[in-house]
Amino acid sequence: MSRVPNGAPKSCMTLAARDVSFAYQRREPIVSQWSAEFVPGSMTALTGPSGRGKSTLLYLLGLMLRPASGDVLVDGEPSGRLSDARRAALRARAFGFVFQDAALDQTRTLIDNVTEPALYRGDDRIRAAQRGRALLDRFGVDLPSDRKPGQISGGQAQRIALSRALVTEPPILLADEPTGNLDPVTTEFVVCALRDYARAGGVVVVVTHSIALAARCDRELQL
Ligand SMILES: Nc1ncnc2c1ncn2[C@@H]1O[C@H](COP(=O)(O)OP(=O)(O)OP(=O)(O)O)[C@@H](O)[C@H]1O
Repeated sequence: MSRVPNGAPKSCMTLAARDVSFAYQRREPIVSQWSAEFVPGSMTALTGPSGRGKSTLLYLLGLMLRPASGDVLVDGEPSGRLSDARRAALRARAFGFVFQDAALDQTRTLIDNVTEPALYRGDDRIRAAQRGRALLDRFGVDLPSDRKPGQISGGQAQRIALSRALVTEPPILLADEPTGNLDPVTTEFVVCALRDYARAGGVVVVVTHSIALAARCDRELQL
């Protein structure tokens, strides 16, 4: 597995949280009046003890949850008043996600997992597959693309998850524990890929318990 460049965002966007608060159902607030700005070309680590709300915050930043108060601004535009459909469209256009433990769809082939965000966005199927294959190739995933996620290693799954997150060349890349449970070689590979993406103009936000990964980021925000 060699260190290789991994593309660049199609465009640059800023991301900001303004006084964001959130609670699940009627429980205690998990996030209270939290604000931060994320600029293109930067890689930020969100750190803190287990259960503090790091993943929740990532879902709020990625428009998968709606704040109870406050707002998330994507490229300066408040997202709070957008309809669900427009939020979904903005999410598909602006964000790539690497979920905790890769979270691949076990029922679909590897290439279908990778191309899914591009197809959801309405991209041409053949072009999406070409981009997906190029990413898998760049990330050294040398597997039959019709294989299913149940038949691969954790390190391969994480590189496939990264390919899926990058297939739309998103301006903003959000990653939840992208190096959890990986061997040192794959960890280094993933960290370099994330850093390269930030250097190429992406906003990269990473939730992590890894002190080593946080140290490789441009800044660390502790929750
Ligand atoms: N869907 C949910 N419904 C209700 N409570 C939830 C839900 N998801 C998470 N929580 C609770 O919200 C709190 C914050 O969870 P979250 O996963 O955001 O924390 P975290 O800092 O990412 O934790 P970890 O480092 O262990 O992954 C926890 O107490 C968790 O139990």
